[in-house]
Amino acid sequence: MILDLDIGNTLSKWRLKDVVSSEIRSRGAVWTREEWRPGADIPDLDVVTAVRISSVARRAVLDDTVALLRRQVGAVHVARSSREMLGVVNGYEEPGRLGVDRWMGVLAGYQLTGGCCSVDCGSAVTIDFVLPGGRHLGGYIMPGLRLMKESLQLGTRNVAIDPDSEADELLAPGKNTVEAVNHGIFMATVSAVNRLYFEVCDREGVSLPLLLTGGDARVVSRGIRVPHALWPDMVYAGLEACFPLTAAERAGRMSGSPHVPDAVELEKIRIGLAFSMLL
Ligand SMILES: Nc1ncnc2c1ncn2[C@@H]1O[C@H](COP(=O)(O)OP(=O)(O)O)[C@@H](O)[C@H]1O
Ligand SMILES: CC(C)(COP(=O)(O)O)[C@@H](O)C(=O)NCCC(=O)O
Ligand SMILES: [K+]
Repeated sequence: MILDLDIGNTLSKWRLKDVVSSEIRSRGAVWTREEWRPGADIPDLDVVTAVRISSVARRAVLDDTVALLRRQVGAVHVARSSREMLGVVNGYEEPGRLGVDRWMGVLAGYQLTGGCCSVDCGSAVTIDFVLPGGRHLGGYIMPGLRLMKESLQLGTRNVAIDPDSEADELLAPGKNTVEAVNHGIFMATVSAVNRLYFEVCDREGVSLPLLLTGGDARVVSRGIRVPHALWPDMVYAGLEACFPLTAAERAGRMSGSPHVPDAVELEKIRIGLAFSMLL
């Protein structure tokens, strides 16, 4: 069994993947701040033959995790951001400083679409662009929905936005603090994503498919104005592409990859941008 680990600032997500069938056998998540202890929602390491890790947590968290796993598992692969990988050239001046979860998302997105906008809605919301041909432009980092809410300190942190609410409801003026905050942070996030998508596509003269991942992807998806796809396993897919271990992975298949949405005509993007600039 392969253990894939995606250690974010809030949650450490894991999944077990069958080496032979390439099927996902189980999944879970633990708070990144807490130590891994028996009884918590962690995988059984006895069945694990290889581990792949993407981590943006503090260095000590990664070091402790790797030390623990190396004692029990032969092969431990740790992903790093690099200058060039799988046909993509990293847009950062110092490529190693790009968050490795962003790099994994960009690599997976590029493998699937040949050029895209990848958005990761976790503790932070990150928006990255990679053009056809493989040039990564760099991207944007904003506080995620939960961080924005917590920073207001209005006691609304435990009331999450229902991911099934319609965008129209979420755009309405809030009638109480919880609603006002939830609708405000929703608007802040989706307006920024829509606007940056329009801006960059216009500037580069290309219409790109948009891919969304992360704990808040479903909510954010409600307010995205262009065709897009949700890909919960996008970071894991980057690990699969960087360290292919199963037959399917070696053949270039990434698990859970969504149907790629048809990109909108560039002309429509430009009209959308002109319209948003009038407001
Ligand atoms: N059941 C949940 N538990 C925790 N966070 C959740 C849950 N559902 C949605 N979220 C949101 O997802 C975010 C965590 O998403 P995730 O992509 O795992 O972040 P990170 O990679 O930064 O750890 C939280 O900040 C919160 O806004
Ligand atoms: C921007 C991030 C904090 C996002 O992390 P996440 O929300 O997924 O926990 C992470 O990708 C990171 O630490 N990046 C390093 C800085 C950079 O990408 O420029
Ligand atoms: K993120």
